[in-house]
Amino acid sequence: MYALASTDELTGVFNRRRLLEMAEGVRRMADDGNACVALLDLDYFKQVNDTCGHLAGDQVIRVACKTIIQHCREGDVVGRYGGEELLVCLPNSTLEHGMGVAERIREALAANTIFHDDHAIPVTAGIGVAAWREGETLSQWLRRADDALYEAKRSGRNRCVAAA
Ligand SMILES: Nc1nc2c(ncn2[C@@H]2O[C@H](COP(=O)(O)OP(=O)(O)OP(=O)(O)O)[C@@H](O)[C@H]2O)c(=O)[nH]1
Repeated sequence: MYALASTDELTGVFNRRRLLEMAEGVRRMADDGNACVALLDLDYFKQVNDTCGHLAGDQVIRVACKTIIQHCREGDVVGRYGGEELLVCLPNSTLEHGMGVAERIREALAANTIFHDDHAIPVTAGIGVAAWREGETLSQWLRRADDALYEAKRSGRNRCVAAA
């Protein structure tokens, strides 16, 4: 029951509620060191649904989660933050490390065309990365990651941006 209540049905990663609890745990641990969050949003995702169908869109979200997990290390937290928004929390991670992970995820997604029925679906994402700042609450931290993600979208998509 507990696992079901914590898990996103579509992808198997943490659902939003559990993800935020876990992110808060990462923030508390960061009191002694570093931590990063990377907020990823698939580019032009509405178009994927509109042209290839909702099931294809679901498949793309699943593949994106798998790709993220492949680039994470033990102790990292991956969850579904919103519809096509995925959050990675990286404990013991500097901004440099967080940007490196985000860049590898971005490259892997862009390199991997997804096939659904007979459709080839190119997938890219924007990623906003923020290192925790001392004294910052979880929502302030996530807000900075979201602002960086907005900048990634605004400046052309398929890119990683470090939060100010
Ligand atoms: N298939 C599928 N679609 C979803 C799910 N959750 C949200 N969406 C869709 O995700 C789309 C998000 O679209 P927008 O927020 O307009 O963003 P976008 O088209 O990706 O545009 P940019 O982010 O600006 O590149 C909407 O069409 C939602 O219906 C889901 O679980 N499955």
